[in-house]
Amino acid sequence: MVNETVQTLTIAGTDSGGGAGVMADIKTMQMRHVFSAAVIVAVTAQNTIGVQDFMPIPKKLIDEQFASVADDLKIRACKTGMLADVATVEAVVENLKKYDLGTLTVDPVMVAKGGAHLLSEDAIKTVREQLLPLADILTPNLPEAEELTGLKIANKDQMIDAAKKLQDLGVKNVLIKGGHQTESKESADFILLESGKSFWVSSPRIDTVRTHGTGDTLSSCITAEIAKGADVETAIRIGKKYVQATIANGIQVGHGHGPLNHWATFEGDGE
Ligand SMILES: Nc1ncnc2c1ncn2[C@@H]1O[C@H](COP(=O)(O)OP(=O)(O)O)[C@@H](O)[C@H]1O
Ligand SMILES: Cc1ncc(COP(=O)(O)O)c(N)n1
Repeated sequence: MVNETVQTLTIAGTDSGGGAGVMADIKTMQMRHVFSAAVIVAVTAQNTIGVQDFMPIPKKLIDEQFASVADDLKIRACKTGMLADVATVEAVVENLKKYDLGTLTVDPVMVAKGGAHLLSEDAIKTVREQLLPLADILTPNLPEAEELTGLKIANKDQMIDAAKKLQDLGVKNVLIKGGHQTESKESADFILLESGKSFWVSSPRIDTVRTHGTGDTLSSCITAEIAKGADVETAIRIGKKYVQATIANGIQVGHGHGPLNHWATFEGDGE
C-alpha cells in the first residue's frame, strides 16, 4: 500500500499580490514537500506596496471550510496567520477545538510590513485569552510580542522575559522573531521550548526591503517540518535556514516590500 501523503493546513488570509498570507504558506509547504490545504478566513486586496482593502469571511463559510477539510483529509499540523477580527478569531478557536488538526503553530499576525492592521485592536485580547492556550508553537515578531505581553522589548534580555511571559499565558513553545531589530547586524530569534530549554537562532541581517511574507514563510516551514515528524527544535532550525535563503536569493517582483524567493535552497537541506 502507498503511504499516505503528509498533509498540512493553513488557516489565514489571502494576498492578491502573491507574497504573504495563504499564498506564501502554500508555496513554502510545497517546497518543503508536504501537501497543503487552506481555510481562508479573510481576503485582502494587497500588493508589495500595501494593503488596499480586506474583508473577513463570514463564520458560516469558515465553519464549512473546516468541516470540508476535517471530514476528508488527515491533517498532521496546521498554522494560523491573519485572523482579522474578534468574530474570526472566535470562529477559528471553535473549529480548532472541534477537530483534530495536529500540532498548531500560531503566527499572531497583527500589522503588515506596509503598516496596515490585519487584526483589529479588540481582537488582540481574544487571541491572547482564547487562541494562545491552544498553541503548540507561537511565533510573534517583536511588536506582536509587545502587544501580547504588555512588555517593552528593546533588547535580547527583554526578548527572553517576553518569551517567559508568553509561556505563562499557556503557550507551550515560543519563538520570538527578531526581524524588526533593524539596527542589529544579526537577525536573531529567541526560542523557549516547553521543556524549559532555550536557544537563539541567528543569521546575518540582509539589507533589503524584499521581506514581504517572512513570518508566514517561517511558520509554514515549521508546520511542514513538524508534519513530517521533526521535533520542534529541528523544525525551527530548518525554518530559520529556509527563510534566510528565501531572503538572500531575492527575486524582483513589484515596487515595494517585495516577496521572497520560495524556490531558494540551502546547504545541508534534505529536501
Ligand atoms: N532583513 C532580514 N535579514 C535576515 N533575516 C530576516 C530579515 N528580516 C526578517 N528576518 C527573519 O525572518 C523571520 C521573520 O521575522 P520577522 O520579519 O520579524 O517576522 P514578521 O514577518 O512576522 O514581521 C525571522 O526568522 C527573522 O529573523
Ligand atoms: C494576508 C496576509 N497575511 C499576513 C501578512 C503579513 O506578512 P508581512 O508581515 O510580511 O507583510 C500579510 N501582509 N497579509
